[in-house]
Amino acid sequence: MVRIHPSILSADFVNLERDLERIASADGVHLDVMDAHFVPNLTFGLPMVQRIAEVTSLPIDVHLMIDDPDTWALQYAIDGVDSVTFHAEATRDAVALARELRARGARAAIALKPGTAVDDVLEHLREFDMVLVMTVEPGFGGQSFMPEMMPKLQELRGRADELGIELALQVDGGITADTLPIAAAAGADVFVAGSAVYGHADPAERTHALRLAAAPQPGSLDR
Ligand SMILES: O=C(CO)[C@@H](O)[C@H](O)COP(=O)(O)O
Ligand SMILES: [Co+2]
Repeated sequence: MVRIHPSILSADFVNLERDLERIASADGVHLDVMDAHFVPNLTFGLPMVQRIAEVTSLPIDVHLMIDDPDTWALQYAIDGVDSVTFHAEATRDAVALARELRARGARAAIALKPGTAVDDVLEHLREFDMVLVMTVEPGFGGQSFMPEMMPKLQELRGRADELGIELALQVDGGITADTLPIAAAAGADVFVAGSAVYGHADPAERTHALRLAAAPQPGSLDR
């Protein structure tokens, strides 16, 4: 099943409740937590995630771009948070952290920066509910999609199919109605979009346009 998760990174933080209402037809909302250490940008932390969880009924997908998620990630497994994603590059023991997140009722997800290979994740694929393949360098919205990340998606989807496990594959960075079908054809099924949704006058219409872009075209060989 295709899922569209707008990222509020490009929303109007002063009118956030309004901007959340504008994406009511989405499948989830993606919250980018950045600490100005793991990535060179600073956004918000737990108090903001807690408040958003109070005002939206959309499942929340937290993307932690922070140092030491082994220490901090569990705090984000609160009511309303569907999945917590931590970066492989920042985590000491990804399997232990994923198990703890699951024990707290959150779906556990691991993210890979563009320069990070899939090998370690492939070895422990059953431990994760979702893998996030970054299609830009994490830190900022509005960057260009990296099609060279597609083999990672193909490899992950292939291994999940071999193992017979349900694995969500998320892509984040430069997703538009043009790039989404490329990622979908490579095996992605959860699509994060910031500027493609909130960089336009009508985020509801853009969310709908992304969903249409994800629908298999007649005659295509899409999954
Ligand atoms: O994690 C990140 C950026 O590091 C994202 O979730 C951005 O919000 C994506 O923005 P666009 O590339 O869609 O504008
Ligand atoms: Co993100």
